[in-house]
Parts: sequence; structure tokens; C-alpha cells
Amino acid sequence: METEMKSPNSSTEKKINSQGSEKTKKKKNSKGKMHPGRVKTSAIEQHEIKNLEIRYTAVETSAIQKFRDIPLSKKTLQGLKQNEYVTPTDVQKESIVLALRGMDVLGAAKTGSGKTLAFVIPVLERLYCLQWTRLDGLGALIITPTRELAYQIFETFRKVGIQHDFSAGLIIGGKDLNFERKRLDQCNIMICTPGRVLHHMDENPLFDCSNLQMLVIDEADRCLDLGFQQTMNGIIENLPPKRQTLLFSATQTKSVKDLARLSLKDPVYVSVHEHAQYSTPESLRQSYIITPIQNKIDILWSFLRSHRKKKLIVFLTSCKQVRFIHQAFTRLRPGLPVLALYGTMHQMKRMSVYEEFCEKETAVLFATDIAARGLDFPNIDWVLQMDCPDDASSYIHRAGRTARYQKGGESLLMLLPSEEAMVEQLAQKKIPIQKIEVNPAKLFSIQRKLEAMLARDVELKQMAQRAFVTYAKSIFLMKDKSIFDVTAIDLNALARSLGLALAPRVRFLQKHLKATTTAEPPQAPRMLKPNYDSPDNKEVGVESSEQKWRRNDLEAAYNFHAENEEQDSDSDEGIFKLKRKDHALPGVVESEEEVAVEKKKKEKILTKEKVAKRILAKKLKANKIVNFDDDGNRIYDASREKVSELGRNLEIEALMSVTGGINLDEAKRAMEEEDKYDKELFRQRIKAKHREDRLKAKAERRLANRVDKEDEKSVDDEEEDEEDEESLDGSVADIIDALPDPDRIYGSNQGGSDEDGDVYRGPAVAKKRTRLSESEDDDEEYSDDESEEEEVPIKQKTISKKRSQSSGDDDNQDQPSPTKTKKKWVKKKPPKKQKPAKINKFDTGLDLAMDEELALHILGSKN
Ligand SMILES: Nc1ncnc2c1ncn2[C@@H]1O[C@H](COP(=O)(O)OP(=O)(O)OP(=O)(O)O)[C@@H](O)[C@H]1O
Repeated sequence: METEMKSPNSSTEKKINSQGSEKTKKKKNSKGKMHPGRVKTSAIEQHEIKNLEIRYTAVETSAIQKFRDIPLSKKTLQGLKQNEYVTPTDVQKESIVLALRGMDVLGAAKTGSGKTLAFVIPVLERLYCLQWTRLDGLGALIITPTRELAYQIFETFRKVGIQHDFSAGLIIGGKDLNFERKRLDQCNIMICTPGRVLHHMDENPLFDCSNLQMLVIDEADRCLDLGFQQTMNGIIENLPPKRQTLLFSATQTKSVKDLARLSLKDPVYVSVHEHAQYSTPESLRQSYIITPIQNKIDILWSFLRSHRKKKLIVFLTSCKQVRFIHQAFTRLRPGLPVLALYGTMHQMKRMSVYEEFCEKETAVLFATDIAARGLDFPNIDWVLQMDCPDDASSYIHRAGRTARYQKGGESLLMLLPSEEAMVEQLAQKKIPIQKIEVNPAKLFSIQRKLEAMLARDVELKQMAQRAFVTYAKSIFLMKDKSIFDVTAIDLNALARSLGLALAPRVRFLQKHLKATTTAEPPQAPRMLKPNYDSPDNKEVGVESSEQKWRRNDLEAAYNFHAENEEQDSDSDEGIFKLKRKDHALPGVVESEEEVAVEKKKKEKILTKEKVAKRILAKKLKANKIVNFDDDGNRIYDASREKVSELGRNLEIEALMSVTGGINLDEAKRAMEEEDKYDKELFRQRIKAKHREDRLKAKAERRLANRVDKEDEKSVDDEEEDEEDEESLDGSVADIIDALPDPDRIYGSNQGGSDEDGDVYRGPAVAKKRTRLSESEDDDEEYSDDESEEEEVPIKQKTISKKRSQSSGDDDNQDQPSPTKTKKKWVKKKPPKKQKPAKINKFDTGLDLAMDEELALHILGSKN
């Protein structure tokens, strides 16, 4: 994405001046802050900059002969010289000087007149004079409508700016977004397509254009037209208002609205060829032919056969047409290399085709309008416009791919009889174009060959069908209805010329024709015009017998071959992506029934996203598992759903609710209920975890006992009751289990709710054991559980007392208070185990066996 426009020996960011010393530069950036990492600039450069700035106002455009007459930095002059740019063109002289003075410029000049250098040079100079460095971020943003053009401009920056130290980035669609993203913040000059740059502006936090000095829009009229309107508005919103703006195009916009959007400050309109006799290059010879649609492909074939040593571009309306013609002609072999360039191509392929065609000496490139603007393919001999361009501007740009910068070239436009009005529009735009006739003797028909190929190759046949439909659709969608009339086209003849035996069905036309005949839309006069030759028939709503015949013929054509419907509908999708949506479609009045049918058809295409949306809309919960117990009662999973009745009811109410909203009191109550379940769930989890820890500790102890008998005798004085219980071996536990319930002995005024969450341990002793084991957990985790706190100390107190009596060395102060500490049982502990912080401990001074005996004794005596 990114390259550096620097000479091979200037590979570091620090610049050493000619004396070899470094000088710190105290230059402030546009926000008034000096960038801490500013590169040091030599005194010579600073001096040069001062001199240049003085000369900006003094320089006279008329006195400029060579680039060196313009106040330009040495680095730029060297870059120009290295690339053999010596004499500036008119548009360059005018625009560069004005731009150097810091003015907003609207540059208009013929195609191939060097408008690219007219903005590349001022951008380099401006940043140079500001002593811009990589650390200053984005200084200039250049926007162009196509990726290839962006690449071409990038290359010009790279070549002319070779002596500068700026870094330039190419931000275009079809490339790795992440790759671009990471390097964006290092770009000083960014060349981009509108969609991609807005994407970064919206989503990339590294994209910072707050320091931007210059905005350049190449092919400005195209970038600012309705096709890019929203994107461009989005971009402009993100740019700092204080900046210099340069707009360039061969067909420059003068729309006040466009210019207002850009908030230009006193822009200067540079139109060097405004008073020229023609709006196209003098060296361009232009001609047109009027031909019926069925002859177009034959003319193209014959033309290519007779220009095999030339380099040509052939423009067609849609990607699918280009694809079909390219595939068909590749197989038919016209005698020169055949290439294709269109928007739906893979980006890598697009670039390789672009480069390949640049290098070729003879070749034909079939292309859509993505190749119409700005591209500077070298040495193009001929431009063939096989389909009529959208308008005169579009014609100028297409034809302008040849006869560039002092070179000659020729252009041929093919028009259908219904499109002849275009000639008038071209004349109004000062385009000198001559009518020529096709020599029938030299016309060679390839229809049979195409038919044979399509019969053998289903894929090619499908391409032909798609080409047919997209062409019909693009004509139907054209803005200028005075030129483009789909009903005037003989679609059967078109189909045959493509090698198709029968015309594919075009449903939108059927619908349209139905609408124009059933309803009488006031805005659809052109749609009823069947014959361009008969001006009388142009009257609103009047349909002559000839028109009727034409309509019936068309209807018959459209109704053929319902089997092609699927493919057609596919193709129909594509064309909408490509054409500009800058006009309404008159005459299309859809009945309710048709709308319903259309809706139904659309529903057939179900993407994953749509399915998900539907599920959401229906408030269904996808992939939900419902468990039932043996009796068929539903088991609720507290971790995933509402368990309390109140909670569940509330959920059902929300689902049924049409109005939405929430009853806060109800919700609060439900939450409290749910909270109980949550707590219980949490408690159980903690218990399970503790149990697991205990078992683990027990296993470790057993292992330790086996290894070292001596250690077994040592008694740890800090034991936990719960661990104690678990550490008792099976026989002792059994004895304890068999002991009478202390509740019965000491009274049980406490609740026994703590049993709920415990594991089942046998019917007779469960309650007692649960109390022993759970109380500690609850103490640690749920200190609010009063029932356990009250019960345990009685036992504990007794045990502790007896212990202290028997050991006689216990410090009473160390004894846990009855209210705080519960039962404490002695147990063995692995020597290295850490003491839990919160648990109170005491020491009987006895070993485990004796402790057990003591416990049995105490309990037995109580009994
Ligand atoms: N001063 C110059 N000296 C020699 N060649 C030049 C000069 N300026 C431009 N050129 C060459 O002229 C050709 C056309 O230039 P460029 O692409 O900038 O034209 P353009 O006006 O932008 O055309 P379009 O309107 O089609 O975009 C390029 O090959 C370029 O290298």
C-alpha cells in the first residue's frame, strides 16, 4: 500500500544537511504545536523555502517556458527532469502557480493535457515548504473515482517525488483492509477511491486527517455526481474546513451546489481550453456510424481483423457484455491479443490486465466505463465506443484515451438508429465528429460461428444471455430518454447477433410494457415511442398501429424462454450495482398484485442474515434445549433462563407484548426471586468446589502418610472442621454417622434449610453431617446464614473445652469465640499447605487417632 518517495540514499528520517551538521528545526504544525519528533531541516533548505515563497507572488504565467521557470524546489525539479518533464503544459503553468499561492483551483483542460502533474507538483511543493515529515501525518488527500486511476496517480507521485522524503499511500478497494489500516497513520500523501477512504474514516482509529493541508479531487465532476454523492459528503464532513482544495477534470463541474459542498474559498477557475474551437484534442480524429443492432458485433469483428497491428480500446455498457465479448473473441481469435477490464473483476486481475495492456504494442482491451476516465494507456491508436455513452461528457472521456499529450489517435462511435440524437449533443459540446458508412463488402459476419460456439458451450451461452439482459436493462435505466429507448431496440435481432437462437426473457420489460398499456402514466410518453423515425408518434399516450405491432413483437420476444428466468434475474441484480442511480424511471407503475408477486420472489432468496432477522422478529429463541424430568415436568436451567414463576411469567408477557415497555415493579420482584435461585446456584458451585479441594487434599495427605510414617504423627494445629470431616477415614466416619443426632440432645431451635444445597449422604445421618460440613462453607461464603451460625458453636464449644482440658496447653486467647468460630476438628495436614486466612484454628496437641478417640468419647459421654 505504502511507498516512500525518496531516493535510495535517503533511507532514514533524519536528514543531514550538506555540511553534515544537524540543526533542530522549531517549526510549528498547523495546530500550533511543535511535533516532538520533527525532522531537522538544513539551513540551505530553509533558505530555499524562503526564496521560493517570495517568488510565488512574483512569477508571471506568461513568462513560464520550462518547469525551472516556476518557483519549484530542487527536489521536485530533479524529479521532473529524471522523468523527462521539461516543458509544462498550459494547464500546468496556470494551475501550479495559483496552487502554490495557496488558492483553491478548479482546473479544466482537454483529456491528455497533463492535469495530473498540475496537482502532483503543488502537493509536493506545499508539503515541502511546510517541511512536512512522516510524523506530521496526513498532509494531502487525493480522491479519484477508480482504482486504476488512483494507482496511476500514485505512480506519478512516486516518480516525480522521488527526491522527497514523503510517504505516499494507495487506499483503494479490493486490497487487504488490515494491511492498509496499520500503515495509514504513516502516510503523508494518500491517493484513494471515495468508498475506501470513507471506510477507513469510519472504522479505523488510526486514520487522522485533522492536520490535512490539501484536498485534491481528480475527475471532480464524476466524484461529485450523484453516484458518489453520499460517500463524498461523508468524506468532506471528516476533513478540516481549513485546507486548500484543487479540483480537476476534462469536463469540470461548475455546479454551484457541488462547489458549495466543498466550501471552496474564492476558487479560481482555470479553463485553458475554454475558448478553444473543440473540447477534444486537436489530434483526435472522430467518426461515428449508424448501424442496426444486429450488425454491431460483426462490425467490431471486421474492424479488429482489419486493425490487427493496432492498440485499441472497445467500450461496452456493462460488465457482463465485456465478459461475453472477451470470452467469445478470445475463442474466435481476431489476430491480436484480447484483454478485458471491468468492475466486477478481481482486483489482482484488474491490476495485471492494466499493466499488461500498458506494455502491449498491439492488443484490444474490452472495457466498461471504469477505463473511461483518466487512464493513460500509452500509444492507443483507436477507441471504439460500441455502445453509446451515457452523455457527451462520457464520450469525451472515453475518446480521450487516445490522442494524449501531443500524440494522434482515432475514435469510432457506433450508434443505433434510435440513438442518433447523441450526435447533436456531441456537436453542442464542441466535439467534431463525422459520419462514416460501413463498407458492406468488408463486413464479415460471425453470427454462425457464435451460434456454433454457444451450442457447444453452455457457459458461454449463459454469458451471452446475461449480456443480453444487462444491455437491455442498462438502456432502460439510462437517464437521457431522448436518446435511449429500450422499446426501440429489436431485441430478437440483438439476441441473434450474440449467437442466441432465441431472445432471453426480460421480466422487467414485460412488467414495464404491461404497465404502459394497462395504466396510462402521464410521464411515460417515450416508452410508447416505438419508432425514432416518426416524430408524429411521440405524442403522449397515442399508440399507432405500428407501435402496437412493435409492442406485440417486443412482448413476444420477452415472453420467450421462461427457462432463462433464473439466470436473467441473476443478471438483473448486477446491473443495478453498476449504473448510476441519479434518475427516476418513468412509466413504471406497478400494480399491487405485481408488487406482491415481486415481494414473494424476493423472499425466496434467503440469506443467513435474513433468516436470523426473521427469527429475531418472531422472537423465537434459536437452538434452545428444553429438558424434562421423568414425569414430563420441565426442568429449568437457572444458569440460562428464568427459573422463578414470576420471572417466567414476566418473560412470556414481554414476548406477547405488542406495545413493548417494562413494568418496573414486576421486573424488580422477578429479579429478587431470580436472585434467590442465583444465590443457591452459586452456593452449590462453591460447595462442589470445596468438596473437590478437600478430596484432593485428602488424597495428597494419604500419599504423604504412606511415604513418611513419621510425618503422619505430626499434627497440624490449624485444621478446618470441614476438612476434618473429609479427612476421617471411612471407619471413623461410619462411627460418627452412627452417633445420635446432636440436635436431639442439644435441642434444635435452628432451621435446617442448609440441607438444600448439599450432596446426598445417606438417609440416617444426612442431616447431622450436612450441618457439620455445610456450616463452614456458609460461614465463609454466606455469612448471613444465621441458622448455621447458631447451631454449630454449641458442639464446638464442647469439643474445644474438652480438648483444652486434655491437652492442657491451649491458650484460651487463641480459642475462637463461640459466636464466630464453629466446630474445629483436628486433622492431619500436608506440611506445606498454606493456612486459609479466614479460618480460626486451634490445636489439641494430639495426633489424629487420639483426636478421634476424644471425639468419640465426648459424644459417647453426652449420649
Ligand atoms: N509537461 C509534460 N511533458 C511531457 N509529458 C507530459 C507533461 N505533462 C503530462 N505529460 C504526459 O501526458 C500524458 C497525459 O497526462 P495526464 O494523464 O496527466 O493527462 P490528463 O489531462 O490528466 O488526462 P485525462 O483528462 O484523460 O485524465 C501522460 O502520459 C503524461 O506523462
